[in-house]
Amino acid sequence: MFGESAVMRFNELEELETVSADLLHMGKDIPVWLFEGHMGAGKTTLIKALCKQLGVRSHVQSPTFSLVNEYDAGDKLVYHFDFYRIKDETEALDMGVEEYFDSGHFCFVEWPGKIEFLWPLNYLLIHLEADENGMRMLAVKRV
Ligand SMILES: Nc1ncnc2c1ncn2[C@@H]1O[C@H](COP(=O)(O)OP(=O)(O)OP(=O)(O)O)[C@@H](O)[C@H]1O
Repeated sequence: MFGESAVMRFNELEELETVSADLLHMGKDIPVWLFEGHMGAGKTTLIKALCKQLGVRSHVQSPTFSLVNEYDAGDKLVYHFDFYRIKDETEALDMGVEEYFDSGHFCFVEWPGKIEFLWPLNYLLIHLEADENGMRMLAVKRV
C-alpha cells in the first residue's frame, strides 16, 4: 500500500484505528517495531491501538519499570518494551532482548535509541511527533 516508507498525519484519537490498521498492513510480516518520539508524542497510545487490532484483550500500559510486558494476541504474543529507564545495553542483553527479537512474536519497543547496538537487521521504524496543537506526524520505514 505504502511501498517501503510513508508519512501519516492525524490529530484525533479516533483516527488511531485507521492508522494502526494501515501500519499493520505495511509491517505485519516484520516482528520488531521500533517507536521513536519524545515524551508524550503518543508511542504508548499507538501501541495500545495496534494491540487492539491484533486482538489483545488485556490492559496495555507502558512497562516503564518492568522493561517488558507480554500480551496474548491469539496465535501470537506481543512483547511491549520501554527502555527509557534502562541503565545500559548490558541490562537489555541480560534480560534476553535478542531472544525476544528472534522469537518471531511482535516486539513493540519504546525508546529503542537506548539499545541501538542491539537492533535486529530487519525492523519497522516508526517516528512520532506531536506539535503544539496536538497534531501528530508519523513517519514509518521498513528497514
Ligand atoms: N493521536 C492522538 N491524538 C490525541 N491525543 C493523543 C494521541 N496520541 C496520544 N495522545 C495523548 O497524549 C498523551 C501522551 O501519550 P502517550 O503516553 O502515548 O505518549 P508516549 O510517547 O508514550 O510518552 P512517554 O514516552 O512519556 O511514555 C496521552 O494523554 C494521550 O492520550
